[in-house]
Amino acid sequence: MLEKLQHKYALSEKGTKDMVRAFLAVTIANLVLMLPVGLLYMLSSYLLEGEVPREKLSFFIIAIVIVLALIAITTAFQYRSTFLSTYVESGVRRRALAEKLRKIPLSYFGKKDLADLTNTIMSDCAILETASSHWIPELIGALISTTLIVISLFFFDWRMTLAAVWVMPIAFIIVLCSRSVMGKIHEQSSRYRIACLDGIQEGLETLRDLRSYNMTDSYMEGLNKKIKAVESHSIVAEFSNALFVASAQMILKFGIGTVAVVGSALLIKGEISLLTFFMFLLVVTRMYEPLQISLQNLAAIISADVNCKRMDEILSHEEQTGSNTLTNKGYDIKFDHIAFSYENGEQVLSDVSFTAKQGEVTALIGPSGGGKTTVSRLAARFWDNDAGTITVGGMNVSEIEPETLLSLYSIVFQEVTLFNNTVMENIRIGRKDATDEEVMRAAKLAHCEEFVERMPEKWNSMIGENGSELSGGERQRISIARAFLKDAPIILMDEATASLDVDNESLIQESISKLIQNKTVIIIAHRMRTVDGVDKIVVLKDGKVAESGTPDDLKKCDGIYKHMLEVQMESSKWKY
Ligand SMILES: Nc1ncnc2c1ncn2[C@@H]1O[C@H](COP(=O)(O)OP(=O)(O)OP(=O)(O)O)[C@@H](O)[C@H]1O
Repeated sequence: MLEKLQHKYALSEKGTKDMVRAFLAVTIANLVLMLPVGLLYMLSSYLLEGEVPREKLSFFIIAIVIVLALIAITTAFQYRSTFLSTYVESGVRRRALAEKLRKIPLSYFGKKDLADLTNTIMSDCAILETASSHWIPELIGALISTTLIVISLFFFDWRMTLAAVWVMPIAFIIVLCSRSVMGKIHEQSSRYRIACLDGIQEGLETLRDLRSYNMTDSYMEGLNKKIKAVESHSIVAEFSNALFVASAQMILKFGIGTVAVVGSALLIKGEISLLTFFMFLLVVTRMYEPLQISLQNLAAIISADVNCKRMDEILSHEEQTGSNTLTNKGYDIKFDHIAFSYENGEQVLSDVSFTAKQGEVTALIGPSGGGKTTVSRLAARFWDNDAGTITVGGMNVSEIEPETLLSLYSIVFQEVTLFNNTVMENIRIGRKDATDEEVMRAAKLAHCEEFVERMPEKWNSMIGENGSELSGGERQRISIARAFLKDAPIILMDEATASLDVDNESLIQESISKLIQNKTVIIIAHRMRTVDGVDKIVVLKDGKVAESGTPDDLKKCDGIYKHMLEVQMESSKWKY
């Protein structure tokens, strides 16, 4: 059972031990809370006989002090075992999740949106945190302590005990029966909530376009619908939950009634004493208290099933693994009969074969959607291909651990990801152990100096969230500086100079020429002007290699490259 709990609630070994300690703490705390009832029983028995003997007074005073001290100690123990260890465990769980996300193939992120993942990392983790720190320990603790109390009550009077316990299984069965209904309701609520978060995120990301196309009203209308759906579904979920829990709690209260009825009958017949009757009423009232909370906890645990499933979906997802040892001889990248499809199953590459040689620049060109980006990213194992092999220096990339493989690559994407940190640190991402001087040297090569000098704090200027305070060209220069700093043997460039102005473009192209010497370079190019001097061109169309060869070879044949060249020459004459 412990193993099941550990897996279901994504607990570490220490977390599981802490949970067992929490069961124990809650059980002891519940049992200790019964001690005042025992004292009251003894006191009442003396009072019924006339008065409390003088010599017993000191016993009662000491006993009350001890009981109060025990209550304080066990409450503190329970608090320590539940709250404090929870936060440590929660950190462990979130780190495990982040670690897992590092190893999951990128295809997973294509089918999951960011709002959904953020929700799992933050909200699902928080719910599991409460479940493992409170709901489960309180439920199990209450069940153990109640069982112990019930067993001891049987020794006093089995008929009165039965009158008290018959309601318990019924109350729990009612809540357990809600499982399938509540499961569906919570799953739907969760879907509505994520759709709403998604809508908010999308709105924030596309605010500029929404405003420029006058679409804010229709966007707000759509968002309002999503918010309303969350609102109404939350009410339905709360109401249904309350219906099951409240009915179960009401049934539990019947127990007090049956104890009173059965007790009165036995008292009239003279089969139990007034004191036993009185004690049973006291014990039963006290015993039901943790059970009332347990019924709520059980309902909450049932509703957390959805969150557990979402967490499990990530944690049990297959990882991209491989060797940490690089065995390549040289850096030629060979694509050998590659076939690939994204998650939707539609084949986007078929039978792609070509070699990007070390010391050469290979340009991927072709119509939009032809598969250029996909091919370049498969080389760095962003995804695993369905058929064929990709090798780097003879080493199969699908057998190498992704992060180890990426140490061989400098990648300059069209979309640059920047962090809310200083310019210096954003460039240092290229190589974490680079000195400030090395960072500045790389930045100079990428012509970052000119805009950094204009910034108020120079190299220590913050660049805002995702570089919001930088222009498109400045962002791309930072990305190129990272590549200079990393100085990896393979370079993948995705229209790296697309958002640079003419002056900067020619300056950077000059630096790039230095950077790529003796390296394996794959460039995704849209402008034919930039590919004229490359060593090899691979034309990709509809996921297949349509042509390949040197620019001169391809110019000679009447193919796609030649056509693209002519079209671009035509379009260069176009004026506003
Ligand atoms: N994450 C994805 N999930 C599903 N399909 C995708 C994904 N990314 C790309 N595709 C599809 O794969 C095909 C190839 O896309 P790819 O981006 O590789 O082409 P491309 O030649 O680089 O295009 P472009 O020149 O427009 O950037 C296209 O049909 C595209 O719709």
